Amino acid sequence: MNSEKFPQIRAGGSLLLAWRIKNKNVLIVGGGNVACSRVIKALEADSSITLVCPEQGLKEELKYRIQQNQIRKWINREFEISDLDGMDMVLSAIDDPVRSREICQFCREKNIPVNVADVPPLCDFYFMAEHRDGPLQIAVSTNGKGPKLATIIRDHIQDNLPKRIGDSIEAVGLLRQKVREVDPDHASSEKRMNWMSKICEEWSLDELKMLNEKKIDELISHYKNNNVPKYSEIISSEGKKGYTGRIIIVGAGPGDPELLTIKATKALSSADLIVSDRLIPKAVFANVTCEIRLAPSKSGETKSEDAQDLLQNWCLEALNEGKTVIRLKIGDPFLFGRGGEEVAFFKERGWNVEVIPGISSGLSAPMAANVPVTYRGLSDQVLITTGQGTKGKLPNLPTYDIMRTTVVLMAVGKASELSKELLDKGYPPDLPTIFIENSNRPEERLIEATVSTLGEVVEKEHVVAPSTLVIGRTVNTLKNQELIC
Ligand SMILES: C[C@@]1(CC(=O)O)c2cc3[nH]c(cc4nc(cc5[nH]c(cc(n2)[C@H]1CCC(=O)O)[C@@](C)(CC(=O)O)[C@@H]5CCC(=O)O)C(CC(=O)O)=C4CCC(=O)O)c(CCC(=O)O)c3CC(=O)O
Ligand SMILES: NC(=O)C1=CN([C@@H]2O[C@H](COP(=O)(O)OP(=O)(O)OC[C@H]3O[C@@H](n4cnc5c(N)ncnc54)[C@H](O)[C@@H]3O)[C@@H](O)[C@H]2O)C=CC1
Repeated sequence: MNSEKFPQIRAGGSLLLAWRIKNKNVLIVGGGNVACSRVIKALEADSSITLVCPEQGLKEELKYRIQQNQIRKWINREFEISDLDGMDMVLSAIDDPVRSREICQFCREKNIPVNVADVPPLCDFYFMAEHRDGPLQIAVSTNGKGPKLATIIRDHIQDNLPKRIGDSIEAVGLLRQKVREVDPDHASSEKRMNWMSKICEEWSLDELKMLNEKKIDELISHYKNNNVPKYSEIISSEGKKGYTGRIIIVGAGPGDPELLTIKATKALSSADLIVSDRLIPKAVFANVTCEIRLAPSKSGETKSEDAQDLLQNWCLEALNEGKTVIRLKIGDPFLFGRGGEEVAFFKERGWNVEVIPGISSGLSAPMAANVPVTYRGLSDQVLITTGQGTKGKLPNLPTYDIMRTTVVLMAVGKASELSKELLDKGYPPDLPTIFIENSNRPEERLIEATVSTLGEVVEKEHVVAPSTLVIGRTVNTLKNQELIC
């Protein structure tokens, strides 16, 4: 026989199983940290816990769980053999290897599976480092070689998983259940399995996450003909059935509610839900009556991708409920606002997207500081760029042109680096620059510097975001002229 035809056996492992212990009697011996962690795992598997440990050995956490009735029965003394009566599983977590060995021996005699935390060779099974997200459980075993390493590997896996994957699994669970309901026949098993497998392969996790009862019903209607539709087909047929969801990406301007366009103001008052982040000044919502949801700002409070994911999912959920959703963005959506990417995101999911422009601080902030970005004889072009280009790097700036005004958004954290880059590109060291902090808001502040002093001025004056930086000869043109912007 050809031995390569079949999988090779790698001996020495454990059998990894998902052990169902719902309502089973689990005895936990001990009251320290290990016992605490065993109690959590046994509770999360819906088992019924008996804890045996003298009161003086109990950690606070276990006292709390006893008081909350999470532990069915607590026996306030050391372990006795009679504690094993009626037990389906025993987890011993004591600091007495001799007693542990005895407990283990008693369990063997009674055929009860046992884990003894301090004597691994006697364990019938080991615990694993686990990641949990709803119905998803991922567990790592090193077979006793490196428990701490197991946790590090688990963390690594956890950090690399798609967000809210548990929701996708819940949705698939619902879909499987419905397929069985509409076609319960045992003879259909192969058809059901093939169809489910194809849906899982062809739909992204994000798309699966968005399955609700209505979409599942629509999807099931395709099962009958063994057809695997795309997510966008389900969405568009939902629309045909009278779903009126509408998504409008609106630029909020620089922060002064009076600088919202009339179109934006009208859209805000027609919305069912406004989705934005916490950087948006509250004044913008002065006349809004509908629900407003604000995600943590993308810088600082949470990872940028997480915030973006959350915002977009809020929008999709409301769209599927037929709501008019406004994705409100500071400034102009298409100028460093990721608006373009969001249009693509919603289009891919079958939605038509409307966009309303906003006044970008790239132009309104210089004006607030009395800086004309063009001026005959001084500047005949404007470059609007960012301090945070691809992967947070500075963009590749062109060499100095005496007739150009340069406006840099998101430059505060990059002032020193930017100063060097500008000098390298031939910008004169004493060329005037100005930071407009919180432009068009009551707390607006103007901070002047030159190309060579950008870094030190930001530090000395504690310049904060959001700030717009303007560089060029026109910075000083109207300096002593009173103007109200
Ligand atoms: C054999 C096993 C039997 C069992 O307990 O089932 C066992 C045995 C022992 N662990 C010891 C030490 C540590 N255990 C941890 C942590 C965990 N230990 C877990 C499982 C297992 N531990 C089983 C093998 C699993 C595998 O290999 O994959 C985890 C994964 C699951 C869980 O317990 O729920 C959980 C992480 C949970 C999480 O974070 O999610 C840490 C780290 C920490 O506490 O931060 C340390 C200190 C650092 C280190 O030693 O690595 C010692 C004392 C050694 C000594 O005295 O020197 C023994 C006894 C011995 O080895 O003799
Ligand atoms: N498997 C694992 O992940 C780990 C295992 N260990 C091992 O597990 C043992 C327990 O760890 P911890 O919880 O940190 O210990 P700990 O020393 O904090 O707790 C021991 C507990 O057992 C109780 N106890 C002792 N004899 C008892 C008996 N006969 N009946 C009932 N209760 C009894 C004590 O009152 C105390 O509450 C350690 O000795 C260590 O060898 C330690 C760390 C991790």
